[in-house]
Amino acid sequence: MSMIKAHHLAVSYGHGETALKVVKDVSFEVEKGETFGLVGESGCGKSTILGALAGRNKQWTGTIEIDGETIGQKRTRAQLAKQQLVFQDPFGSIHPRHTIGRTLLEPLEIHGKDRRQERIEKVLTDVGLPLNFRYRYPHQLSGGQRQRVAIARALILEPKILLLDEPTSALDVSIQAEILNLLKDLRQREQLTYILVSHDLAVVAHLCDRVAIMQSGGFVEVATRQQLLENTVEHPYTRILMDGSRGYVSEKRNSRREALPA
Ligand SMILES: Nc1ncnc2c1ncn2[C@@H]1O[C@H](COP(=O)(O)OP(=O)(O)OP(=O)(O)O)[C@@H](O)[C@H]1O
Repeated sequence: MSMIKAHHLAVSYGHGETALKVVKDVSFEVEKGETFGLVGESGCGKSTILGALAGRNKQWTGTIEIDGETIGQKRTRAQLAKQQLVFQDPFGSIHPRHTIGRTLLEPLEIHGKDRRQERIEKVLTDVGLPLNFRYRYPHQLSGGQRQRVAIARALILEPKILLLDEPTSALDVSIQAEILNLLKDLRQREQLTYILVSHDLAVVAHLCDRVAIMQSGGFVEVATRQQLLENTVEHPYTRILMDGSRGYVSEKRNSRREALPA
């Protein structure tokens, strides 16, 4: 079953003469439980696609279907809750002067949810944080803990989809692996569907089943994880990206790279 369907999706910013079409006619489907990656050079439109799916970027044309429901330009609260964004920089996305408990409470209040303390305790446990962290402030947490809070906040409304925008790139390498493993566990436990934006092909190969390679607002290729691991991607631009990704491609083209995480 497809959890996300986007057909002929185009997204722009601005109006009239200054309007800029950033995403130009992309179509893709993401199955329930699948992780679909978006990679490509800076400014090619990856975050813009996430924004359109999340309901933040409203200037889009084409069709979007989420969980079997066709999405219009205006969404209901329930439709907005179905997919949640997680950003690269948890410092920027979590209010610095709110306790973690307040940060987690806010979406529950906005969406009029009951059993608020119970839900807060569940998500803290789900992301591997002690319950007393609800009394702490972001500056009292490590980068990895803050990213766990950002994931907890995304999960608190029980979404079906997480839209992950470079979720580990601001973290130390050792912490990146922890967060990636947490995301993997959560996907399985909560039966989530992910779209992951990353410039790091090793991260993409770790988490994604398929990945769209973007250039100038369009897809040049959709490759499977297997193709990435075996270095049998087709498009020349994908090859350039793979060559540029840190230590990703082995010295010999088409030879399997053993070092990547399974
Ligand atoms: N709010 C906005 N108003 C106008 N232009 C925007 C806005 N947000 C993004 N853009 C432009 O749209 C283009 C695509 O931006 P987007 O953030 O989607 O790229 P990206 O592929 O996610 O890049 P990065 O990897 O650097 O995050 C860029 O040229 C950017 O300058």
